[in-house]
Amino acid sequence: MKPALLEVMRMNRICRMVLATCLGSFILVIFYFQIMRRNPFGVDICCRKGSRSPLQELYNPIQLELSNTAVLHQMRRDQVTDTCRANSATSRKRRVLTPNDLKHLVVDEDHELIYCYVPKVACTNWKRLMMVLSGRGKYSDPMEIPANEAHVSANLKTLNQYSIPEINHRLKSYMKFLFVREPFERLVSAYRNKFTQKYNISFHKRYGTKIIKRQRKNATQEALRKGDDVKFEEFVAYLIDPHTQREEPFNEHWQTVYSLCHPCHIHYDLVGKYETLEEDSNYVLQLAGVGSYLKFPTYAKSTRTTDEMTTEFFQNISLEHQTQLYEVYKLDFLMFNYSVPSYLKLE
Ligand SMILES: Nc1ncnc2c1ncn2[C@@H]1O[C@H](COP(=O)(O)OS(=O)(=O)O)[C@@H](OP(=O)(O)O)[C@H]1O
Repeated sequence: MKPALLEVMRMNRICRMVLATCLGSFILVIFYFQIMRRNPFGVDICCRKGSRSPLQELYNPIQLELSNTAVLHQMRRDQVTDTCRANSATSRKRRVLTPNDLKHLVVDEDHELIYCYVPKVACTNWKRLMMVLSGRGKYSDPMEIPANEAHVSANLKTLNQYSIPEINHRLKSYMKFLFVREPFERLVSAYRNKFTQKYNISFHKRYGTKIIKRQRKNATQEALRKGDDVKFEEFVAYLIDPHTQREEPFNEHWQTVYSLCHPCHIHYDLVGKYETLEEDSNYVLQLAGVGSYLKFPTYAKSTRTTDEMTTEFFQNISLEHQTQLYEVYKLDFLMFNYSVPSYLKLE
């Protein structure tokens, strides 16, 4: 072979090697950025590290400074237990839970957590966190998950999807927690969101039309058809009307925590409160062993329902209706240690 031909072949081989190296590096760089985008801190959110479960962390804290928090949570658990005991002594209703009652209990197997979600108590953000925790690296930043995706039931596993022995095992060994809010503030939050926002058409159609038909004398045809201008007084009248719950259970946005999470049947290890939402949420994350890199999303919304706003909404509610409404939500008030609101004039 001529030396010139050999030289050309050598150059060809070198070119191919350089090209292959460039292509390989390019693929590696893309791969690296994909991983970094999903998990910028390079932390493995997948599975719990170490041998201590959240339950062990909660009941036997290693760090001494946690003991004050532990005492606070013990008091909240005792309050639930005492209220349940007092209620069972006076109530004739006694029943066993079925898997159907466990639809609100979201399970994270990797960190051994069960979260009972209560709508209007920042459950969207907690569902986002549960997706990060149970997503095995699929998500890292909760706020990158759109709110509507957090509410797609297929994106989270709930306790009713397991067999009875699996349910019992998880109820026994996982850390069970929920978040609660002052019941009437939660109700005003639900009313404002579902009945005063133009875009919530499905709620107007499904509930608004029914409420107006039942509660408004001389309603216009348009109001009966659209159901989009329900007044707070009408909403309250609907909630205290005995027909309402006889017809079908309350919608989850105004259903009591007692009925959604069954705190007298399920022993919750941790009761978080909306009033200390970020602190309590970050405590849960710390117990789950992810607190150093996963935080509860902070919030700057200025239109949040406040105590003052709730007081205003209740000003137009009659004494009789206030008393009847308190009866509907009484167990939630007592169980989670919310005092009778000062604006309430009970009969
Ligand atoms: N981080 C943080 N801090 C304080 N408040 C927060 C936070 N995240 C959500 N929220 C408030 O929670 C209310 C919405 O709750 P949900 O997500 O459960 O609503 S829903 O069930 O999905 O409709 C809604 O309350 P209102 O604004 O009073 O209606 C949100 O403002």
